[in-house]
Amino acid sequence: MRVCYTQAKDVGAPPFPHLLFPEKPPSSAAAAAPTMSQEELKKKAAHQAVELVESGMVLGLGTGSTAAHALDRIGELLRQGKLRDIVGIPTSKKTEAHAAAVGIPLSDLGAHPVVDLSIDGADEVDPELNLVKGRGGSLLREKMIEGASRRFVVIVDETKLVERIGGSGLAVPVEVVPFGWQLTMGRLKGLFEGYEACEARLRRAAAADDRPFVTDNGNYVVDLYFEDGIRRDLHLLSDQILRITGVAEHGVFIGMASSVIVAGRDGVSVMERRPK
Ligand SMILES: O=C[C@H](O)[C@H](O)[C@H](O)COP(=O)(O)O
Repeated sequence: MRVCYTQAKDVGAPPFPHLLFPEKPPSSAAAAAPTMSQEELKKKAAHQAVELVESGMVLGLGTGSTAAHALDRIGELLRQGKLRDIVGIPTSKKTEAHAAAVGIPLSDLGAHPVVDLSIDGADEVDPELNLVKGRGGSLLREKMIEGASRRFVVIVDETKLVERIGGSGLAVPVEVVPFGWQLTMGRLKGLFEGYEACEARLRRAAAADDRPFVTDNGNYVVDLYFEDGIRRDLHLLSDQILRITGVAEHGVFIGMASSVIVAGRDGVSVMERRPK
């Protein structure tokens, strides 16, 4: 799979010029612009993605702080009458509540097994557009809805770009059934022995709360932490993880994103999946 990088229409130079546009230096206009906060960058990426939404679409509604900006924008356009007849399929209970609050009509995969467009954030994006998702715990529903989508647009700020999946040093989540979770976690750890340096931890409800974090599906999450990212073939690893009885799903999204909108301090750029 090859990826091409195209610059979005509205702003100056892209983030990570060494990664996306090696030949192009940041523009002086962008350099002189006031620094945007990470939250503003997330909002910028989200608003750009919402430009792709058309009346009558079935939308996959993502979860997380970046996707929340997309929900607000869709709600605003509905209220202004600029969008009509939208149906949203939420990827979490939190998103369901947020979408209802901003006036997005909701449905589910049973009524709409084909989704026109999903818009969601990500925790990591590699140069092949593979993703890590689920640090908010919504990976299973996200993978189902985004996997049923004709088009899946990912929205991130530039801090989410990594050279290699697992390379940020932050969690790669795996959703597991509560029954026998210790056994499942041990088997997950065993997959990496002699390969990548990996630590596995059961996610807790909160820093000061020792109870396990529970997903919308009533499951637990085992977080995998890699010293230097995942080096083996991701498809092979995905199969190995999913073959462990007790695993419900993992948060590595391989080859699912159609494009990634990246908002950086020097502008917005779009990483596109090239048609085969
Ligand atoms: O479970 C959470 C989702 O996968 C989020 O899309 C992901 O964690 C990114 O969230 P945020 O936009 O808050 O960084």
